[in-house]
Parts: sequence; structure tokens; C-alpha cells
Amino acid sequence: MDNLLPVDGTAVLFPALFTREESDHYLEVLQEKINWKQEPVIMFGKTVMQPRLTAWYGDEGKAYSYSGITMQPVPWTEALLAIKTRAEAVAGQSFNSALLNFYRNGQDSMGWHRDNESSLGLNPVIGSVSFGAEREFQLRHYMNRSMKRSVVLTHGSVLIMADATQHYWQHAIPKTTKPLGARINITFRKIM
Ligand SMILES: O=C(O)CCC(=O)C(=O)O
Ligand SMILES: [Fe+2]
Repeated sequence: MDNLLPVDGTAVLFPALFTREESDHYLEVLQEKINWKQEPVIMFGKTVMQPRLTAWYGDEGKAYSYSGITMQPVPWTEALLAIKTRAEAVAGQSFNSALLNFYRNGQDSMGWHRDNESSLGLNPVIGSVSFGAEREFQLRHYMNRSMKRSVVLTHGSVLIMADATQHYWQHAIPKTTKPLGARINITFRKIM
């Protein structure tokens, strides 16, 4: 498996962890059964709504802070537990929480960030599962921002980010004018 990053971290894509049928099924189930919300976030001192819907699932007692908001996890659903088991097999470790993002169309997005909260420990392994519309996932080196990588996250894929990635690399899902449908992404994490 090829590392997408030239230095300072590891990011490996498994383009078809789930079959087409499984992926179609999970896209539908997650759209319907997840308690999706559009959350406010504070940016440059102003409260704005996030350009996507989110939900936070996890083991009890694993509250999580994310860009200035603290989220209480909802108990796992059967579908999420089945997906988590598959992601854990590829990642080689267990996860106890997951941030879910629902990108309704190409105008929904996620800005540049690192998943480097101290609650995740020094070099967190993150398993990022995608269903639905294919979106471009961009990476750029935090200290040398002209160093960039980009990969398309396909329906049923999992991207594993590990080692020092969250220390040295930011990632983002840019907006696109392409007429795209819905995409759901789940980033599985392990809160210490
Ligand atoms: O939607 C994606 O692929 C990225 C999600 C992400 O970066 C996150 O949840 O922290
Ligand atoms: Fe992230």
C-alpha cells in the first residue's frame, strides 16, 4: 500500500473496503438513521453555521471538543458498529468514537485543519470511511504549505492516517461547483 505523503506522516487509501452493495446500503441507512445537525462554530470571533451536517457517536463518557464546541456522543448504532469493525481491521487498532459528516452537495465542505486534539494522544490513527459522492481530499504540509497532495475519496473507501500526520499535515474537503449528490464521511478515532 502506497503512502500518499512524501514526508512526516502516513496516509494510505483503501479504495474499496466496502462493496458497491454494502456502500449503497450504508449511505441510505446513515442518511436516515443518524441524528444529523448543523452546528454553529466560532470563526474569527463570529458565530457561523458549519457548511455540512454533523453527528458525534462513541463509547459513553468520551465527550469530545471540536473547533470550539464540545459534543456529547450518542451511543453506537448497529450499522456504525459494523462499519467500525471493518475500519479497525484495516487500521490494526480499536476506535472508541466517530465524527460523522454529511456533505449535502458540492457546496458543503470542510476547511483546513489537523485532528491534533490532545485527547487523541501524540500520533493518532484515524480511520476515515466515505460513502456517496466522490470528493477531493486535500492535504498540505503545515510548515511548508506549497507541499500538497490530493486524493479522491471513493464510495466505500477508507483512508488511514497515522504516525505524525496530524502533527505536520492539514487536510480539507474543498467546495466544488460540480453538481454532486450527498456524501457521508465517518472519521473513527480513539480518545485516550
Ligand atoms: O470528510 C472527510 O473526508 C474529512 C473529514 C475530516 O477531516 C474530519 O472529520 O476531521
Ligand atoms: Fe479531519
